[in-house]
Amino acid sequence: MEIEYITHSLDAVITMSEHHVMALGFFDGVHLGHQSLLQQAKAIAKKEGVKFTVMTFDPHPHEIIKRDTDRRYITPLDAKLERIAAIGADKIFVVKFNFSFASLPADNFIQKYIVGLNAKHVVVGFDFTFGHKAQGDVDYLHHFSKERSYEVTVISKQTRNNQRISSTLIRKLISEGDVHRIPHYLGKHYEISGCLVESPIQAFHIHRKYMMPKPGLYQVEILSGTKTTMGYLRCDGESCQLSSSALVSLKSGEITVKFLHQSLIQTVSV
Ligand SMILES: Cc1cc2nc3c(=O)[nH]c(=O)nc-3n(C[C@H](O)[C@H](O)[C@H](O)COP(=O)(O)O)c2cc1C
Ligand SMILES: Nc1ncnc2c1ncn2[C@@H]1O[C@H](COP(=O)(O)OP(=O)(O)OP(=O)(O)O)[C@@H](O)[C@H]1O
Repeated sequence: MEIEYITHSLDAVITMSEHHVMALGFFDGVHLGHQSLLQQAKAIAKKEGVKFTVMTFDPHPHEIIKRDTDRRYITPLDAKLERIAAIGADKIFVVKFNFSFASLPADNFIQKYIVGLNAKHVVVGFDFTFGHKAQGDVDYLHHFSKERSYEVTVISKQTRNNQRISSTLIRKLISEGDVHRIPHYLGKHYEISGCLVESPIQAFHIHRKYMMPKPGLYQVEILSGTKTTMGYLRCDGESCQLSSSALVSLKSGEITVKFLHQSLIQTVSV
């Protein structure tokens, strides 16, 4: 699996020598709707005997356009790339989302980033938008497909419990502390990664780009290397503390914490 980081400039030539099938989107969380889209793109690539690629963006367009510079993610970039790679992408293009890229008209995006990159088939969701002021949509992609020799597959709206699966819905569940409902839409529990450090006191430092759930006490599963430990995590806005019973059995280093549900008991030693 290859990752190519692209910083947009008008004169830079970007290309890929072989034809490929490319899925497009931001994909925060790589939720079940995204997974369905990515699996379908992978199946088309297999059928056509070409590589399966994904184009995503970083940071989120709102960090630039709405100046939401402290935006938190369900999956910060590394975690997102890991999940896309696990689905089987051969290559991921990560385009830096900056003002210069945001100003690129939809037509020029098609020319430079689809035709120029040799993507012969693009796979997008029903509500995908692109180009300056988000003026390009699936109809626009279809409109140019014949003359510019690419195919378009549009994935229909994926729903669960009569609700459209979306990053926005999952973000809402995280911020309201409804973490037990997340697997219905994300396909797994919400998890955050960080580092357990020993000094000056044992503490869990979380990767700062993760969204933190509503303040409260959560029952969690902690993955440290190959070891899994059950415990409690008290979240307090920016900081989190693991229960002392969990800490005694963990060594310092990288850990991943899976949020199972909010705890009914409130008195746990942390
Ligand atoms: C070349 C390009 C320019 C864009 N310019 C804007 C913009 O001016 N305003 C905006 O709100 N979003 C802009 N976007 C973001 C898209 O509307 C959209 O959020 C992004 O392509 C990811 O699609 P998705 O949200 O469907 O995953 C742009 C996207 C691309 C690819
Ligand atoms: N439920 C869904 N069904 C089908 N396609 C989807 C679904 N959710 C997202 N997609 C598609 O996946 C790609 C990435 O979408 P995006 O990152 O905007 O996800 P999202 O869940 O819609 O995010 P947000 O809630 O922040 O708008 C786009 O092509 C989009 O159309």
